[in-house]
Amino acid sequence: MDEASAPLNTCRVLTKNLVINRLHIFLNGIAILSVFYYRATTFFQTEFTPLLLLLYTFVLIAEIVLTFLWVLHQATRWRPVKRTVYTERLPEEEELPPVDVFVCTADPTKEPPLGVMNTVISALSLDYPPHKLAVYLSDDGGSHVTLHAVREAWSFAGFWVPFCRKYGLKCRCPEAYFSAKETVDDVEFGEFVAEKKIIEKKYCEFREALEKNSVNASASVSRDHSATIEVMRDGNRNSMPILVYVAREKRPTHPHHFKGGALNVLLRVSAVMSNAPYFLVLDCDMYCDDPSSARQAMCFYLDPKLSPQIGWVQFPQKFHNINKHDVYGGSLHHIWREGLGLDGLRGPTIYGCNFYMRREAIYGTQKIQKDIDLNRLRKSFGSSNEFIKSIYRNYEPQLGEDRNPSVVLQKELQLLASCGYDIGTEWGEKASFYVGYRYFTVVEDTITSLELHCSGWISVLIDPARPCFLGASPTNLSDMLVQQTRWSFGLMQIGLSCFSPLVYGPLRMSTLQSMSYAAFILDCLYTLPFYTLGLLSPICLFYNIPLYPKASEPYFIAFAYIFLSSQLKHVQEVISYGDSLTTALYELRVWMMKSGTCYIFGLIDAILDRIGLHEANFTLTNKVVDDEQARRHEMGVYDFQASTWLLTPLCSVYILNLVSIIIGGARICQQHDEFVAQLALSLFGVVVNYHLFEGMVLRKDNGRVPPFASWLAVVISTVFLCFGYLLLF
Ligand SMILES: O=c1ccn([C@@H]2O[C@H](COP(=O)(O)OP(=O)(O)O[C@H]3O[C@H](CO)[C@@H](O)[C@H](O)[C@H]3O)[C@@H](O)[C@H]2O)c(=O)[nH]1
Ligand SMILES: [Mn+2]
Repeated sequence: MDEASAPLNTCRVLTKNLVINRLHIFLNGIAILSVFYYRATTFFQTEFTPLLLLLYTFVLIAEIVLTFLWVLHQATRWRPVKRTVYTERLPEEEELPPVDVFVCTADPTKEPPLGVMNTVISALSLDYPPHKLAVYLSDDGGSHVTLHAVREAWSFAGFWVPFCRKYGLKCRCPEAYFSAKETVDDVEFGEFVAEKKIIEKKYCEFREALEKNSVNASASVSRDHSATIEVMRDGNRNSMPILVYVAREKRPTHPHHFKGGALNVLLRVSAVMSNAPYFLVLDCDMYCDDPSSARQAMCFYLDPKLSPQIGWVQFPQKFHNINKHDVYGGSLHHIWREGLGLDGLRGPTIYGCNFYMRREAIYGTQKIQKDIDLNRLRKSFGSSNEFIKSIYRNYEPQLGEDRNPSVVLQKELQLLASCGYDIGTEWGEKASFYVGYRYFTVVEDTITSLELHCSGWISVLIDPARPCFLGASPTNLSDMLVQQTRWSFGLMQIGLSCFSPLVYGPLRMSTLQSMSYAAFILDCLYTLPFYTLGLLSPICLFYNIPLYPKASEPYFIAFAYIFLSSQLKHVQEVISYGDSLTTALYELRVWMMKSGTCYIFGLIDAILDRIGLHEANFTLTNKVVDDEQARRHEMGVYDFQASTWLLTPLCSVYILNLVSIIIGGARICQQHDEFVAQLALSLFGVVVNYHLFEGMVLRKDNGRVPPFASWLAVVISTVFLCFGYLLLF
């Protein structure tokens, strides 16, 4: 094939996985059907008391929910694919389209400026023509500490960016580069070594300047301030991309819509400055680890066949602080594995950051007729004529060579970043067509991608061997649970609304795509079977009530098959993604811990939110590293210093199962083989969650389960057992 016609990207169906997946769906499906046949035929058979009937109804409901979720998840296994790009086949630099980069930060105490600036600097150093690149930092804290840090970062970048370009460095995040344990240089010769030393010294000075300036950072955060927009101008501008600091106006009386609101302001502000047709979104703790990501994305956007349909090109979130233990499942590999399946349908959802999006898609302008009148456009996009003009301006930058916004432009920028600009417009709201990030939930990413997929856009996932972006994942249980509870709440807000994918999706996207969205959004429902089976099964074992067929009955095989094949399937998926057997175990633990805490709290909050009794909140994920916690994380030891209300439910279920095993074990010895399944279930839970036992009983360090939580759990499980006695006898 000659150069010109060689494709920029290819897509390969993962045939082996596809065959295994479909075979599993078929066999497991049969086993599930036979289980329901068994339930249907035995449900009214014996002379149950009303109470027993109720008990069996609960178990049946749990099994129905499990089956429902299992079926939904199979959509993500239907057609896994993997994409490859060929950046060397891209056209000349002059033909590459401009790209804007959006970085969001909110609070310099929880998100230390050094980390945020490293992200900004890594974005400035992307391997892309500098005059086609503009980086915008949104500071939701409106903090002078952050503004000062950006100015410092700009001066340091003036040395760093040319240095990276000159020597073609791969790692362009200065902190990662200078703290790397092994040398990561591709070049090692005299001139380079000398220059590197100079830059390293400058980096140390930069770091010290930030540290000095960060004292009292918390006092600098404000929720009541006017907009500040500053374009960095001094220094050697020609070889540098544009860097803009944006703190939108915030007033206590106006809703600010969290990250979605911040991104919409960046969209508007950038539109009247650089107005690139594509933009990359980064979280403040997610730096560029491979400078070629923009070029990789262009392998799709410059592919004439695919490009017109693509709304965004998604890279997975990878993390630099994950070790081989990954006890909190921070790598999120289960999400990226399912991503391969979504990519084979019509594309992955937006995963918060690390995606290159088409401006036209997020504006919804594909639905606007050419002759639409100005008033209609102002109703959608707000009152700024400059902004409306930018939609039709064919992406010409408005910022002059000197990077000094004119007085007129400055006024316009103030308007676009004002807190009242959105009000009465279609920004973020459900309307005839959507504009910008949707405000409806704290997981702005999922709802926005659902809407975009429903309006016909497709997306692609690219997961190259060297991760393009690296972030920090929570390193203690508390942070992990807080983060996951926010996600669960946000997803369930969608699940309980008119956007629930099984209602909203089928007429707008394919059935499989609707199912895959539902699988992701309704994941919280796992909490129902978790608690039903986690509580009822041991209580019934304790009081001699069988819930499953005897081990000698044929239907026992169906139950056993479903259980074993699901576990084995999980192991197979983990291993085929390149992870180890222990990863499978840790993932299982994390899933159980989430089912017992985040999912139930997320679900309850979402129900309260639905009836107006709860106000949505975006609790930032903590990015400050505590040394002791970091050490435990490094060693793969759980840090249970989480709040009691998060831990107690989990520990109660654990203790209940532990007690029932002792009693049930004795019963099995007396030849009661109708309890084999219940015993196995409890035993499985207790063995998999051995870390809870350690945390409650064996450990004495600060990271153990707080004794108060353990004792409370003992009391609660005893109450449950007594309550069971009262009910059952
Ligand atoms: O009012 C806010 C709240 C958050 N952020 C920024 O949003 C980003 C994500 O927040 P973080 O606390 O790191 O939350 P995570 O749970 O780690 O974020 C995940 O979940 C979010 C949705 O809840 C997605 O937007 C993120 O991309 C995804 O990484 C950060 O850069 C924040 O600075 C704002 O700009 N304004
Ligand atoms: Mn984060």
